[in-house]
Amino acid sequence: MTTSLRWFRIMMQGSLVSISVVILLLAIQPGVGWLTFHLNKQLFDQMAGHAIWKELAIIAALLAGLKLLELILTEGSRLVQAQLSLRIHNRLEHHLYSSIQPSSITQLETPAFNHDMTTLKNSLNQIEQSISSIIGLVQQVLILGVYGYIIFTYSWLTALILLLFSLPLFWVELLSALRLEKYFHKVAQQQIESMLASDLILKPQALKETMIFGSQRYLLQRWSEAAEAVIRKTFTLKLGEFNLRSVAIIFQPIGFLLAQLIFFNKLVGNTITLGDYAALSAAALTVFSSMTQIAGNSRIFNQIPIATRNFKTFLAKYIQSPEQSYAAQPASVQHIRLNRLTFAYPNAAASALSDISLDLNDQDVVAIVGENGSGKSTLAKVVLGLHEVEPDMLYIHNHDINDIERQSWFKQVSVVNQDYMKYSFSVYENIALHHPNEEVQHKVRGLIQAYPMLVPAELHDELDTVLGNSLQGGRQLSGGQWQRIAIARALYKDSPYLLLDEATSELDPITELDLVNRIITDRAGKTTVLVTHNLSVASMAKQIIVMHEGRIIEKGSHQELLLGKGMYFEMWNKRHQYEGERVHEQSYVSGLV
Ligand SMILES: Nc1ncnc2c1ncn2[C@@H]1O[C@H](COP(=O)(O)OP(=O)(O)OP(=O)(O)O)[C@@H](O)[C@H]1O
Repeated sequence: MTTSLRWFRIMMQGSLVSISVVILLLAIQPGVGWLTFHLNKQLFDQMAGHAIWKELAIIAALLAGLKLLELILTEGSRLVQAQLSLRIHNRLEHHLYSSIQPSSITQLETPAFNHDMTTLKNSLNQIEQSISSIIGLVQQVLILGVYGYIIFTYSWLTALILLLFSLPLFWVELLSALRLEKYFHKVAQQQIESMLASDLILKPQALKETMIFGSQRYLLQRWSEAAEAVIRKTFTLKLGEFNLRSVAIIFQPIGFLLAQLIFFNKLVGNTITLGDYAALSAAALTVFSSMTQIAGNSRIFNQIPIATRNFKTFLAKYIQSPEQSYAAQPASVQHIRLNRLTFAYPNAAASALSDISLDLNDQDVVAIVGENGSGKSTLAKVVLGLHEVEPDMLYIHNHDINDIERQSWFKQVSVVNQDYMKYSFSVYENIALHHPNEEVQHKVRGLIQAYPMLVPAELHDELDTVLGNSLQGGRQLSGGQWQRIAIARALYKDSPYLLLDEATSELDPITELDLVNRIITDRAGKTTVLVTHNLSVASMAKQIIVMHEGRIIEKGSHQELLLGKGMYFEMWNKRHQYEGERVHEQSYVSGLV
């Protein structure tokens, strides 16, 4: 099955009743058209001959009834169309969301991802609108079929003229679909900018800063500039369409004039009656109107293939193909090895990691320290297979990471990122990321019993409280409290490998040391990687890695590194020197010294 056909099937799933109703409504319309033509003819013939008022009135009443029926059919199909469009929008979004199962974060952490996602969404919105185009197309083709056939039976030449003089419109519409696609690519950046700016103007967190820094005028200006750019580009697109259409539309009146001349010639030559003439003129107008609408709707023949192609390109770029087969699915990983690994973010000028060789055994507790931007988080994520790396650089249990099905490896990994998520869900759901059934609730309560400090005490008996202030009735937490929830989530997963990336940075110092100590003890036999600026936390690790400008410059236990008198020794001393001075000052002020 071609991809376009598959898309068509996805769009139509679950909408069979609505589609049948629309088809039924559409199927009646050609009959109505055929009757209208013949009643029109009779009406004019009656008027031209010896008009019998009673018969004229009956025909006129029938024509009015047919018009009414036509209107009801149009409105009825419009109603079903609206319902269908909503369904299809839903199905397309569902298909998009369920297809997104990335296998690494390398491509996702780029500005290009945002841009491509915006373009794709625009494209999918076009498909959603195409349902009314498809229905309109079928409807007009049926109407055209009836009127076109009637005209054809009178004069094949007129039918041909009407067809030929409408063709430029088709060309315009197909071209417009291609221009629209280019427009989406051009406008995506400004669309993102305007959305970001409107978020900054409306989001409560941003509004706090707006109040203090008086930045509203500037933010508004940023938003206006982006929104104006979108309007300008949209206008250019519409102007182009207008120009093209203006050229194409000229042909239709010429075609109509020629058709009129042919009909008039037949009337003068007595080949047709006045009734024929009047009904044929009306039919010619209907043919042109149908042709215009068919041409307008024909852009779907470009839109659907473009959108499906965009979707395929998007998935190929960001999502690992599910059909791909992998050599290995390591069940129990005892060893991770980095072999002279170098890693650069896409489009970055310099490598974030250079020439890193490292062995990580299960049960290890490793801390990664170093100054800002030295590559700590990148290294931790690379080690746990979250980034894409070249072959022969990262081995998970002796398998090259590129030969491993990452989703199965991720089952063994848990993480608290620096930008951990704050879900507007209940405490249960925030921790388990699962429907809070009996079993889940029991497990979450067990975790909280073991780590009571991870959830605010007043919520221990109200774990179904929704967190955050996005939803009505939600309970907002402090920064540190949210971070504790994120730690609870990582511990709940209880995986053999855990990465805590500055996961305790917002905790008060006593809780931080207690908690990390507790986690390390409880996770005996499992691997824990700590990325931290707190050297007291780092000192608890069996092995400490010191990063500088993307390279490992020191490695060893706390004692070994102190004895080595390198950068770690310097960092440790500096920190304790300042802390010592502060203790001294406090003691002095309080009169103890
Ligand atoms: N998604 C990204 N795209 C491009 N470059 C990135 C990305 N994330 C980090 N970098 C760059 O990679 C380098 C290492 O960043 P990383 O986040 O690993 O540093 P870090 O040591 O964890 O810093 P910090 O202590 O501030 O958290 C930096 O130069 C940073 O600018």
